[in-house]
Amino acid sequence: MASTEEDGSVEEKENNNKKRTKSAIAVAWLTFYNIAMTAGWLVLAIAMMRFYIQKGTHKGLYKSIARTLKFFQTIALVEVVHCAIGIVRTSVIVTGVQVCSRIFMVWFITNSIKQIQNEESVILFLAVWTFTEITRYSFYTFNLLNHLPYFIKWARYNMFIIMYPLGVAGELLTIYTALPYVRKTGMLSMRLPNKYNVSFDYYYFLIIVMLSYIPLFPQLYFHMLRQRRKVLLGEIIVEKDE
Ligand SMILES: CCCCCCCCCCCCC/C=C/C(=O)SCCNC(=O)CCNC(=O)[C@H](O)C(C)(C)COP(=O)(O)OP(=O)(O)OC[C@H]1O[C@@H](n2cnc3c(N)ncnc32)[C@H](O)[C@@H]1OP(=O)(O)O
Repeated sequence: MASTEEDGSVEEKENNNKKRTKSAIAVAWLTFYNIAMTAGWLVLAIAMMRFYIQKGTHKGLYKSIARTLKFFQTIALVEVVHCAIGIVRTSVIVTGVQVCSRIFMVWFITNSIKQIQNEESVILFLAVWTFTEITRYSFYTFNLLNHLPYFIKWARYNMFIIMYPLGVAGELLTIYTALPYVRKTGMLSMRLPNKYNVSFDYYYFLIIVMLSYIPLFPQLYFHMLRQRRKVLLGEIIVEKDE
């Protein structure tokens, strides 16, 4: 009996130790990840400013930062994994939509359609993303280190009110500008007849993507407004299962 009780408490202790070790590993990983991502987006910000100061134009800016942007934006896919394995308390769906829409913008729009890379709308969403990500990742970093300056917290939960619509406007304008090129070239499309007997029209797909912002964007925006009320105003919010 005594030994069973002892076993039980040893097992309990081991489990607690495991939980502690797991969360310590998770915290260490997240700290490293957030520092690396803050640094990555800072590098992008500096590269963009340097380009503009040196050349006096935004033409060629995207090309000059494309590799770094693709790298850091694609890495953000691990954030979906963070949610899926439960090391951050965020919905997989909300994070998935956010990250996938960004990756889609980078790889399947801006990177694939060279003719639109010098559009002002590209610079608009790039500038907005860069500002947002520097704020967001430095917020997570300082939060994990328990030394969060108020102005970073304030910026994280206020700036999105303007930045989100601006970023979305830049993205939608860029896709809209891409439409004529996509139609003319038939890129990424499959016409019948072909050996797979499948037809896909990228032009119409892009129109569907643009329309999907109508139901999806408000959900992300309202999610952030709820987070804002929770963090800045201390409101207790009962989240539905997302
Ligand atoms: C096939 C193609 C499909 C295309 C589909 C198209 C449709 C797309 C429609 C919508 C398009 C949107 C496009 C986006 C544009 C822009 O980004 S514009 C720029 C402005 N953007 C923003 O302001 C981004 C805001 N979004 C976010 O911050 C996130 O991405 C989010 C997932 C939407 C919300 O973040 P969330 O994590 O839920 O909120 P937080 O308050 O920040 O955190 C909650 C808790 O989780 C912890 N946490 C999260 N991540 C980390 C981390 N990396 N490290 C450590 N901790 C983390 C956080 O600390 C919180 O924890 P608690 O304090 O314990 O609650």
